[in-house]
Amino acid sequence: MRDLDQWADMAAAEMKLDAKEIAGRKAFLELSDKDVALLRDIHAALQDKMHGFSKGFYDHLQTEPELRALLPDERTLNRLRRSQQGYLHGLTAGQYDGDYVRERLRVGLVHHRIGLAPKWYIGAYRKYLTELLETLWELLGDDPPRFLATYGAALKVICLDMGLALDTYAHADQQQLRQQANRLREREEQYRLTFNQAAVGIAHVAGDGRLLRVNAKFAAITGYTEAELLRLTITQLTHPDDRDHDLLLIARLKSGELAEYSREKRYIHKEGHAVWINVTASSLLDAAGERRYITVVEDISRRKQAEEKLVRMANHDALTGLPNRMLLEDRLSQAIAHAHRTQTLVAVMFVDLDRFKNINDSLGHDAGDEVIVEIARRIAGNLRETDTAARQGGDEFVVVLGDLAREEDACTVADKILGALTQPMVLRGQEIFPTGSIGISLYPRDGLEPQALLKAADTAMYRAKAGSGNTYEFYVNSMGMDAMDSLRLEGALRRALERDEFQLHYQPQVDIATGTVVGVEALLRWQPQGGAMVPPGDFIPLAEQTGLIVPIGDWVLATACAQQKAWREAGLPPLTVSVNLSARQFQRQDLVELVARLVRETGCDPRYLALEITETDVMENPQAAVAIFRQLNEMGVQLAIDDFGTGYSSLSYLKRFPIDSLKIDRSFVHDITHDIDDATIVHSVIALAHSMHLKVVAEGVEDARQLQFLREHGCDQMQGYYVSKPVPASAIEAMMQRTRAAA
Ligand SMILES: Nc1nc2c(ncn2[C@@H]2O[C@@H]3COP(=O)(O)O[C@H]4[C@@H](O)[C@H](n5cnc6c(=O)[nH]c(N)nc65)O[C@@H]4COP(=O)(O)O[C@H]3[C@H]2O)c(=O)[nH]1
Repeated sequence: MRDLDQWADMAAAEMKLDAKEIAGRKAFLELSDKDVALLRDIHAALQDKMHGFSKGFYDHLQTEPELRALLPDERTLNRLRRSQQGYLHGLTAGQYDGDYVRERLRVGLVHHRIGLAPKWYIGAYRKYLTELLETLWELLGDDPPRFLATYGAALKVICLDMGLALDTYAHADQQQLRQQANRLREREEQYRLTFNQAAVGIAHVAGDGRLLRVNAKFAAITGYTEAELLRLTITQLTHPDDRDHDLLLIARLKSGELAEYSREKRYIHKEGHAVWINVTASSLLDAAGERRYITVVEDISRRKQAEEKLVRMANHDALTGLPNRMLLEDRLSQAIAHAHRTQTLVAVMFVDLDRFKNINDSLGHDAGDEVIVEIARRIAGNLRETDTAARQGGDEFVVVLGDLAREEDACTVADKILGALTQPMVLRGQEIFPTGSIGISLYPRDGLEPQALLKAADTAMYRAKAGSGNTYEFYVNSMGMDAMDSLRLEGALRRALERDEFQLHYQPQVDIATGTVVGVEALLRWQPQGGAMVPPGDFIPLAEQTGLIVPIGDWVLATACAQQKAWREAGLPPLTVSVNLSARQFQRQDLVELVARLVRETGCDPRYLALEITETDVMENPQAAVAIFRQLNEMGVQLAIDDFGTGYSSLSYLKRFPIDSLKIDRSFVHDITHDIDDATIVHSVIALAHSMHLKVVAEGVEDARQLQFLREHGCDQMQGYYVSKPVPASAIEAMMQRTRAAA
């Protein structure tokens, strides 16, 4: 109620229904004091009839189904009837001032609120006027002029009321419209702010692709200003490679097959570069029935860059940025497929730097890396766009030349690459002259598959290297596989150190009298990448021939020294670690310095380091051996003559060598229990050694009977499968811990 009163006051004020306005309306209706007096005169008489009026009014309203629904319950109806009675009471009370007006507005509002349309409201007045006419006739029929004047006066007041009721409706409608407009404005403002401040780009697009509205983020993503964008179409913004797919999706959107779509594509930035975006587009018809698209765009360039980087990393060599082996095989397959279609040739080149290890060793790995990067640049710089240069690893590169008409074209490129490689390079202030060896295979002549072509080029490269290097060789079928195997072996051996393919195994040496492990012999093992273990007998002779034994031997010595130190630090009882020295190592001028340096650098105890040199090697130059042995002996290092009995030792020299032990070759030990000659030799060697105060170590002991023989003949130490095969360092450690626990 309070609400209604307040509203009526407010409405009266808003509608400017002040005294002047009310007076104006009354004047227009010609409502005079005489009318007021006439109405007052019948006021009392009418009151008795009033109840029937308002009942009739609402009964009549309820005849209409639509209106019955608005007056659902008796309570509402009673409330309305009471309000109507009040209205009727006021109609003839003769007080048509501001209060009267507000009361009328209230009644109007009540009816507006329940949803009674003006047509029904006015229509119901007709019912009421008819009843009033009849009632007045009943009361004043005997005085027709008074009846007419009174009815006329009532009509004027009722018209005043109807005018006010209609005003109430209009005012309420206006207010509703105003509220709707406010809500709309508010929503539009919210949308405007959301649109402009959105973290994603938003564009409204016309059916023909023109941009109709864009937000700030959209402009930022594309680099254009808003005004510039409104002169463009989505197609103009889209990367040419993405347009066809776009058109397809838009057609499906238009046909209603899709409600919206989302996809990753590229826009062309104003500055010309591509920008990766994720776009979600939906379609709608605007108020005028025109097709519109709402496009929401998210900048995903960063994510795409990260993805591209990952793909790149998976396919490229990190140091040089060249394709790696995986991508190379892919490119080679493509080149082969193309050559097959076009009946052309493909050349595969294996490029390997000559003496790269020297650079690494003398100038360090960082300098080595610099050389690799520069070589990669030189190789790639001499190729066509469509050719591929890849890094295989280490100092090896593979080049694929596609679409060749003649074999000579490959020669031209190989010459260019060799020429480029030999350009001087300044590294750490030192000028170096790199050279390379190139092996070339041709599709289809030397193979139809990538693997076959790569292998053939690799083989040819070893042939090129086997010469003086700095040259190229084509693969030829006649390359005998035996020769090639050794060439391949040599090449592989050259790379084995860089690739960390060597390991040391250790075979325990046992004191025969006490049964305790007193030492180990370090034995080299080579496991090429992806290949089977190569026994030392198969590669050490080749390493000797090629001089590779020197760096390999250095590695063995350094590793064994470091291992000895590690065992000492692990708390194991002192173990003498024996290392085999090859003839080439033994001939090194700097052998003594090398051993001294390694002992110093690794922290190994020289008293527990033994160097084994075969009898044959020692006797090649016994004079030099004496000098070297002396110096090594002064250092505290133990010395042993290996494979004793297989060569011809000069006893006079043997006596002068400051050596510690003789090792009896396993070929004698093998048959000591059933070959009287071997038994005699072993027996004699033990006696001879002991006469010179040398220890005797028997190699290749495989059973208890051999051991029994050696024990009976006073042999000091033994090694052989009977105790253990050569095993990795960790197994020696475990073995020692077990022995210690048992003791
Ligand atoms: N049948 C039989 N064989 C046994 C038995 N016990 C040990 N052996 C094997 O006899 C060889 C002993 O080494 P070696 O005479 O110095 O003969 C070595 C040595 O001359 C050379 N070698 C191995 N490692 C190196 C190294 O680091 N440097 C040099 N220069 N030569 C090495 O390769 C040769 C062969 O080495 P491995 O194959 O390891 O063969 C080892 C060892 O595994 C046994 O009871 N029965």
